[in-house]
Amino acid sequence: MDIVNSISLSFGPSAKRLVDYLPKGSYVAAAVVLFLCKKVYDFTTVPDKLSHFPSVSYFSFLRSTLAVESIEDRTRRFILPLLHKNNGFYVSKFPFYWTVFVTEPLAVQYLLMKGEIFPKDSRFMDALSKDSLAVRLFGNSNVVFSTGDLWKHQRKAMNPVFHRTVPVDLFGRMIPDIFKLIEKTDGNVLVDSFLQKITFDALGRALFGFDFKTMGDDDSEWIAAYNDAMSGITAPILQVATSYERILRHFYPHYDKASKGIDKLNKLILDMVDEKKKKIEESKGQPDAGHEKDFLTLILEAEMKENAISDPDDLRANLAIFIAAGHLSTASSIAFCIYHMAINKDIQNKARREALDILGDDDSMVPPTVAECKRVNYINMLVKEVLRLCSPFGAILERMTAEDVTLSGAFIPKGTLVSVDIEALHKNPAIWKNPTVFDPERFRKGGEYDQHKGITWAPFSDGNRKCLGVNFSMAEQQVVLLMLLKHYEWDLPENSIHKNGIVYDSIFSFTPKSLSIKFHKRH
Ligand code: HEM
Repeated sequence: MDIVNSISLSFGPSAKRLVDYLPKGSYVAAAVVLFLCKKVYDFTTVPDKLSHFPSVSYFSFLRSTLAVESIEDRTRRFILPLLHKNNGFYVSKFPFYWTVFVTEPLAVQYLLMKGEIFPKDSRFMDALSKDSLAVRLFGNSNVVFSTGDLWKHQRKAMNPVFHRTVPVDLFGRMIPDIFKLIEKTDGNVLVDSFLQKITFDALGRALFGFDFKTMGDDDSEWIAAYNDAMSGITAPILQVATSYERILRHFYPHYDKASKGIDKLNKLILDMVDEKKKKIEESKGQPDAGHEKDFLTLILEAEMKENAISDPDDLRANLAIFIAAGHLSTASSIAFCIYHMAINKDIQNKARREALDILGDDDSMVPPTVAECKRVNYINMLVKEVLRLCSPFGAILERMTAEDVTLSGAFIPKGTLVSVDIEALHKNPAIWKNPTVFDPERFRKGGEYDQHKGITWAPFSDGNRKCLGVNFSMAEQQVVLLMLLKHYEWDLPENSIHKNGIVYDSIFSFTPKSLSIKFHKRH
């Protein structure tokens, strides 16, 4: 068959007409161009089996990501207008695979609670090469990404640490250092970096029994290495074409900095593990100190006892993912609580009344006890409203349908990737009254949230893959907010870039960019 006929067969008669106009020598070039056009068309067109869902165009998503548009803005522009078309379902391809996003509350509940029908899918991480930035830091089989028996094994080892009493006293012991950080300034505190240090140190002390000492160190190597590493892993250019990272690294100016950050962070983590092992060896045979052991000690002790040393790189990758999952998300939530209280003084005053009622109104630095934290009500409502309005994660990682399913009337064939769009779920006006308004009262007992059916609030996801650190994070937020409210009042400075709405830091909308807050001591 000659090339003209084969073009006609592959691309249709109009392609043949186009080729007829071309000089003979251009057939090959035309074939290549048409082949590439077909590839782009196939890549960017919703597959037939999902064409009954409204979709977000691939190019819109691409443009939005490259323009570093926040998830909040993107959701408002493209996604919310689609939701009424198919009962809260839509499809989108980002970055590589067509995925059905679910925002209908009963369907969300079914999806999250039926882990066996919707197991997590690891193809995104599997698609990355071993030397990609993300895999070099997180591996591709840590507890967040792993599936099946490996995940069950990892989670079983971790559950006991997270299901015991949350370390409220440990968070409390950090308060003097937190206040010292504020006192070092003229009252204008760069809240995002201040909270990153607090949550980094809290995680280290509670989970690893290790003091990162970032609070007392303006040039912390841990923070510098982490931020350099993540600047590469979350770079928009690498998000849209992750599997071409090998090529793209030459065009991405900060690639080397990110790569060195990863090497440095990995080394710091391995040194921490070595130090811990030495301590465990030294303490052998000595009486137990009586306090609860941290996560890292438990894991290393189990390995040493069973003489079953697991791959050191697996442990390192899991510690790296804990650092990533466990500090900035909480830091971001506290930052948004501070921000919303700065611009809603009545809410700040109401939260303070609760803090003073629980802790008393004096200048003592005594932190709250577990019993006192249990009395917190309004501040919890406020945190929940912040996690609704400013959820650190826009969506859960993809799941794969293990069988044909019909969710709230929508048919989803076996083998389809599905996810919950947390941002759209939290902002859908069909679910929440005036969803863009900050109003903690939604979460009062018997209030708006209690009237909902299904799952309408899912910042920590739910079901078997629910966030492991939910209690840890909520307790940390309570302690920090109680103590800040007791000892300080605060405002958003007149010249703040957030005066007319939040300016986000990255496409992942983790933190408000350079959020500066003016603190005034109360005593
Ligand atoms: C405001 C703070 C936090 C938020 C909003 C949050 C949110 C989430 C979400 C949405 C998931 C589910 C991801 C998915 O399935 O796609 C998740 C999983 C996870 N989170 Fe968190 N998280 C927070 C804090 C923490 C903390 C403090 C830790 C650890 C100390 C932590 C550790 C984890 C782990 C290990 C998983 C994986 C659980 C599994 O798949 O079995 N998170 N988190």
